[in-house]
Amino acid sequence: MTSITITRPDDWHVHLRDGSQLKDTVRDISRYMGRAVVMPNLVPPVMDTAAALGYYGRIQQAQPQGQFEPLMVLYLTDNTRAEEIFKAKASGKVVAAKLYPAGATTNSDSGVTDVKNIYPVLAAMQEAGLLLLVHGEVTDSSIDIFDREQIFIDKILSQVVADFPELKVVLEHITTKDAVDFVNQASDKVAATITAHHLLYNRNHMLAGGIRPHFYCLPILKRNTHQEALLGAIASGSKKFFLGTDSAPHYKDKKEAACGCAGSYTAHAAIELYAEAFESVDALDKLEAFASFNGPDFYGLPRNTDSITLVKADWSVPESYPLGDTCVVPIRAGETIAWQVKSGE
Ligand SMILES: NC(=O)N[C@@H](CC(=O)O)C(=O)O
Ligand SMILES: [Zn+2]
Ligand SMILES: [Zn+2]
Repeated sequence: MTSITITRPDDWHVHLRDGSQLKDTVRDISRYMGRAVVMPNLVPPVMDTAAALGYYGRIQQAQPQGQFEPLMVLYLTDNTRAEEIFKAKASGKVVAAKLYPAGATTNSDSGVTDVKNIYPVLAAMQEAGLLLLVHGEVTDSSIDIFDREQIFIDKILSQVVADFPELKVVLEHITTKDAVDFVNQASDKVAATITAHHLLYNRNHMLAGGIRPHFYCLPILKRNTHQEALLGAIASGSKKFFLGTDSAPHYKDKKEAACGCAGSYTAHAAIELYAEAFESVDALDKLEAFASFNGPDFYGLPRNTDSITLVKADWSVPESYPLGDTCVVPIRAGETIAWQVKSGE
C-alpha cells in the first residue's frame, strides 16, 4: 500500500507543557490531530477547574488557526475534593482526571500517595461521568522498574476497577503483555492508550550498543516479547486500544545528562510512526479505528468528520526541533520515517 486515507485522528494523551514551549508543542500537535487530551503535570500541576480553564485559554492562544481542540484533565492529589469533580464536569472542557501515583513519573510529586485517599473522588467521577486516566506504575523503590506496571495492575488497578464498576478507566501508555491481557479481560469500561514508541521499540533499542537517552521514558521500554504483545493488541482490532502518543518533550540538555529526564518526543511525526508500526504487523487496515474511532467512542465524543492522507515516502527527521528557548531531540532524529502526511492536510 502506498497511500492511505483515514478520518482525522486525535491524540488521547499528550504533554504540551506551558510558557515558552507552548507555541512549539501546539504547532506540532495541531498539524493534523483534531483533538488531544492534554496532560496536567505542569509545575504546579493543573489541580482544579480554574487552572484547567486557564491552561485551555493559553493553548488556544498558541494555535495559529484555531481548529484544534484541547481536552483538559485534572491532576488528582490526596486533597482533591469530590465537589471539584462536579465543577470540572460542568465546565464542559474537562473530560478526565489523572491518577499519578506520587513519585511515579515526571512532575508527579504532588500525586496520590494511596489510592484509598481518592475513593470519595472516584465515586464522584463515576457519578459525574468523568474518566479516570491512570499512570499505572507502583512507586516502591524495592520493586524493579521493569515490573512496576504489572504489579500496579495486580495490586491496585484490579481493585479500583472492581470497586468502581461503572467508572471509565484508561490505563495510559501500556507497555506489557500483562496490561494487554488485563484490558482485554476487563469490562467495556476499561481501555488503554498505546504509544508509537512502545510499538516500535523495546529495551534493546535503548540499552544495547550504547545508552540512548531519548528512548528513556516511563513506563520504561520492556523486552521484545512485551512489544510483540502490544503489536498483537493493535493488530487484533480491539476497540479497547487507541492512540495516545505520550509525546513528552524535555530540553535536549535535560535528556542528555548524567541523570536524564523521562519522556520521548513523537508529536513531530505521530501518525507517521504509528503507520510504520501497523504496517510492520500487516495491519494498516486497523490504523483508522485505532487513531480516529476507538478514542472518541470510548470518551463518548463525536468522531471527526474530515480526513487526512498518508503516503509512503521516506523523509529525514531533523536532528532537533525548536522548543521554547532551546530545543528537543525527537524520536528518529537524523534518521528516516517511511510515511508522511500529504501537505495541506
Ligand atoms: N512518559 C514520560 O516518561 N514522561 C511524561 C510523564 C508521563 O506520562 O508519565 C512527562 O511528562 O515527561
Ligand atoms: Zn505517565
Ligand atoms: Zn504522559
